[in-house]
Amino acid sequence: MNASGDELAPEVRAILDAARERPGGDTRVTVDARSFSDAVDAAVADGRVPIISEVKPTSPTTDGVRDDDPVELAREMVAGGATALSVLTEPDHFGGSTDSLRRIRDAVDVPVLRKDFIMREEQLDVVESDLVLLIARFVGEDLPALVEAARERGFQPLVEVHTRDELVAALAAGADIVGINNRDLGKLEVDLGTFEELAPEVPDDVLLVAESGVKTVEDVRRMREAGADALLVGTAIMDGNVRENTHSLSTST
Ligand SMILES: O=P(O)(O)OC[C@@H](O)[C@@H](O)c1c[nH]c2ccccc12
Repeated sequence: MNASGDELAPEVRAILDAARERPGGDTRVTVDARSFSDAVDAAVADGRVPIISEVKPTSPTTDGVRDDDPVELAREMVAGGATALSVLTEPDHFGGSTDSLRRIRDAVDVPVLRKDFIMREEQLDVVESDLVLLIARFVGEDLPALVEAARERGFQPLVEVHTRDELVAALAAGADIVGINNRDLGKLEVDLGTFEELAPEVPDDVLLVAESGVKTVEDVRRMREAGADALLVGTAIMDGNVRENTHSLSTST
């Protein structure tokens, strides 16, 4: 387990340094969450591939910034058939904001994932969302306590892993929604083989999300064949017409 941040790409190290300093909230939030698992079931019943479309204005691996209204982007993604949304709230490196998340969640009726680098319990208390991301590599041995803290508030934790050891830690912490990140945060390289390698180790009753590097209809099929219950797609949807991009990936059976 690597919670100290060594062997990370310099961009990622800077993100973590900023994340550690970011304040939490003073009062505990209580969320009445929209069920992710119900949303996935409804999409499948409707013949759609469950896509989590990500509102990501920029990132260390993207050129330029997309400065359209995030609420409008979110609405378009839902109109294109998104099962859920992921909203970056990290302000310094991804152009995100908790205010965008709040406004987006008010404007749509699908579950919304808060995409951030949460390191401490109080950082859960800054905004409501349906799901929260917890990154196994970064929270290390605090993972079980953070999973529990998230659930106590009503959040559905999505635990992100990239290696077998992190997957074991996520399952031991009781995660029932697991994201396998195809992007190596050490080198920032993407390899869809990561998902294919780890997915067979995940029990069937865990909702399994393939994260990062999914660009084409072929990639969607590949991840589905390897066992993805849902796919989290950012760059390939943010690049161009977000409604058409979401539609094309979610109808690619
Ligand atoms: O843009 P992509 O390659 O489709 O990836 C989306 C998402 O998986 C990626 O943004 C991501 C995965 N884990 C993260 C943790 C923090 C910030 C961002 C991420």
